[in-house]
Amino acid sequence: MVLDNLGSSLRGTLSKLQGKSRLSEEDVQEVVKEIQRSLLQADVDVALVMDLSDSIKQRALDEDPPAGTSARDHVLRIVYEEMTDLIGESTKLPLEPQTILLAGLQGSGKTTSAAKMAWWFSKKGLRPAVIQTDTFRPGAYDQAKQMCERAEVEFYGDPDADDPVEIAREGLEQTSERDVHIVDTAGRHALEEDLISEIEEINTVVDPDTSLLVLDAAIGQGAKDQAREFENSIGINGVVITKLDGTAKGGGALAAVNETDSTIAFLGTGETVQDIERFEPSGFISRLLGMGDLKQLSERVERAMRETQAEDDDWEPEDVMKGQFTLNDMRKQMQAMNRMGPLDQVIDMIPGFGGSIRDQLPDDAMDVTQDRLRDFEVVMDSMTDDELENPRSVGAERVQRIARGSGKSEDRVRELLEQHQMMERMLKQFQGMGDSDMQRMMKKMENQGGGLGGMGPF
Ligand SMILES: Nc1nc2c(ncn2[C@@H]2O[C@H](COP(=O)(O)OP(=O)(O)OP(=O)(O)O)[C@@H](O)[C@H]2O)c(=O)[nH]1
Repeated sequence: MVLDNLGSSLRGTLSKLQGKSRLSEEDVQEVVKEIQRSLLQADVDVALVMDLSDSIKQRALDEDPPAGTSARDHVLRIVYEEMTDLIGESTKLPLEPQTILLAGLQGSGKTTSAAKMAWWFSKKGLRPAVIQTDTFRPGAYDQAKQMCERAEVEFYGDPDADDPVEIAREGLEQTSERDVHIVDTAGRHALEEDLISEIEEINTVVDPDTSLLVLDAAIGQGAKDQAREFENSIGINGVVITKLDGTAKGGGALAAVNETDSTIAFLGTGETVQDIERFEPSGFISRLLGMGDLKQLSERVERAMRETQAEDDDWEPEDVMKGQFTLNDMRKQMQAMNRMGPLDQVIDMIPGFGGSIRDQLPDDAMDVTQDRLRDFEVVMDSMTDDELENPRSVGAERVQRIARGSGKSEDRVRELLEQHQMMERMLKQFQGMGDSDMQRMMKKMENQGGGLGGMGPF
């Protein structure tokens, strides 16, 4: 919640600049202060934040906004440019035969990322193989094997061998007909001498085209030291940030990028093999600053809505904006959201909305987990058409009956009804905006990165 407030206070500060064509030193100071707060809260290294805010301040004061550009857009552009400069573009991994070595501390997500990346390359038409050299952690072999099976990619490992260097050598040989080789290495709880010398040996044998450092998004300030050690031993060309589906904003990883003079290659956003994204600077910066990322949002929304509509040709999401919001509508919304990802992430991606909407909701309102959604579906299957169309008519007795019929608890049934009412309230807010406000909002969203048609209350 604190982070969202930061995002919204930055948005608030920026919106105060709306309509201004020139910036005073005070304006700039205020914006820079908010940016500093956002970045520090996102775990970005203090020295980096100071460097960055100095250059933003300098440029915002020295450079005149180009004709026709508002002071607000001018500042945003400078912030964006300076941050892109720091983060860089995505690490360029060519779509061609190559060998990639993954390094990182224990539990950072190397094994998971290896399988995800292999899946990603396979979707691009390449034939990848994962080579698992982790002999340190019991279970690493099975985990990697299972994930690779799920990703439907080639896997090599040897649960009986104890020399990772030998496994790497053998693995490359056994999978030589594959074109992309991803070599996973063992992690330790901290960088120890033996880990360093082991990975150096593997590095010599594997001779990778690219070495990626895998970092947990929650790493914080420790990223810098780790990055330096790995950089000194094997040389790091890029970073993979994992677990961005959690609460961490991944700012710590920026220090690693800076320290190794590299860029970010991939982001991990979940535990399944498909939860991987090519790094895209604008979305990442938006996330660090707590600002919405429309480009990604509209792509996800459009894809999800297309899929939902393909299943049900009669359902017109636009109707939801006009009339009553029933449980049948909610079911469609939930199916669409399910495809978009966690609701809180979706809300966060809508500029200007995340903070204000969240502030009015109880803490757990966004906790629409997959399990809950599945339960809700089962509960709805046990409801009559009349109940689905008029959920407010469902009293205590009917709650009991629905719970019995669905095999779910009465609490679950009540939760569904509460969730429905919450969504209905949000919808009313949008409806209350009036057509012209709504059109303006939609237009703004479209201008910033594609349409949001059919989003319903989101
Ligand atoms: N939510 C989430 N969990 C992740 C992500 N990436 C990895 N994990 C989880 O993090 C845990 C550790 O991931 P691993 O891939 O086993 O990490 P590792 O670096 O190979 O670990 P070691 O082999 O012990 O060094 C597992 O439970 C993964 O499911 C992610 O992007 N999101």
